[in-house]
Amino acid sequence: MTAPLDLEYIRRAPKVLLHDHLDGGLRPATVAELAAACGYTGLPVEAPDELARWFRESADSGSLERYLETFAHTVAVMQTPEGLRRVARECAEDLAHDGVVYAEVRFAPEQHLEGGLSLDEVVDNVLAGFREGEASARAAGREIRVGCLLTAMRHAARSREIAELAVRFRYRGVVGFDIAGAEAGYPPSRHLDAFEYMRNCNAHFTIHAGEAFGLPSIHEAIAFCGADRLGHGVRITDDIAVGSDGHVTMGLLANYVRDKRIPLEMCPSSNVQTGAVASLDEHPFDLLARMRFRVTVNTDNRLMSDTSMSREMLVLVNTFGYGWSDLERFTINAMKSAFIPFDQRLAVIDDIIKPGFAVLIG
Ligand SMILES: O=c1[nH]cnc2c1ncn2[C@H]1C[C@H](O)[C@@H](CO)O1
Ligand SMILES: [Zn+2]
Repeated sequence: MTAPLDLEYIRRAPKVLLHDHLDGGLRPATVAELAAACGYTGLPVEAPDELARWFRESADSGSLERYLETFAHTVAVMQTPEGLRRVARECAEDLAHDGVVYAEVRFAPEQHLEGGLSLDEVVDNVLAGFREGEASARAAGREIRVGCLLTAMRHAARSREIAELAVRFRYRGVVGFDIAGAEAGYPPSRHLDAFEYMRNCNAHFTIHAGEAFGLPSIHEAIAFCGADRLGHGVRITDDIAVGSDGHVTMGLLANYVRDKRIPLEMCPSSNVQTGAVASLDEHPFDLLARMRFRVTVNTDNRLMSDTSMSREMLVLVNTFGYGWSDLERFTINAMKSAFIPFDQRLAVIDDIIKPGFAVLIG
């Protein structure tokens, strides 16, 4: 019998998450406790439930720049080895509890140096936290593998250094590189040497592009920088026209993204909060899914969006009427697009995703 498509059963499905920010996914109580422990007095409110509401409401700004301002508070409490480790451990536990079986979680090491840690120490502590979280999830009967992506901030000038850091840690749990932050005014080509370095090392990277800025950003990310995946990429629809009769016409860039199977890491709730799309109903996820782009479902920032991987899937089910086989397809799309070796991706698809969905599909 087919399982009901509700939150409880979606939680049971084996899910894959490629776009999740470590500093956007703290538990509200952890923000409060770490602030008290490290003497950070800048929190707008202190009770965990009020903090949860504050992050959600402040992130609901319709502007990426204002959305990003909320990270000042999470980053402030992630400046010590204990803080970094705890946040990473809880991240792995929370994702596992939600039924995520494979995740790539990103953060920007350059934002965590205020307590005197080196870049290497920051990454070491986060990776140790992920390993602890995987172990405690396993002890609770949940298997998850968490890979780490190192992000460089696009307004800053440390991307080459962060790319080198990512490659240095490639055998210790870092699986790729990314750039994030305000998009308008900071084109991906500003960081060309970092991407060239990654390509030269046969290493993978994704680029936040086509979120707050349109086609030129996506074009640069692909044509100049050689991105393996696009963070969001929703503005690719600027190159797609839907006629009044429903006929779809695509430009060269949209065709290229589809032909090359370039994965789109879409984050429905976040995209509405930052104003990248006007509403969930108008989210291009469905158009892109129907046109057979390689679409994937992601959380972006669980704290700021008060969401989870299961909730993002439920939002899509409720908005577009998807069934279990659609959710399985999006999940396999994501696993195919992961930055771990091909044989390992295949093993997750064949041994975990397909059997897990088969039980639910009935
Ligand atoms: O959706 C996003 N777009 C661009 N930048 C983002 C987004 N979500 C988080 N960030 C930024 C803020 C974080 O401090 C940084 C590293 O995780 O990445
Ligand atoms: Zn993001």
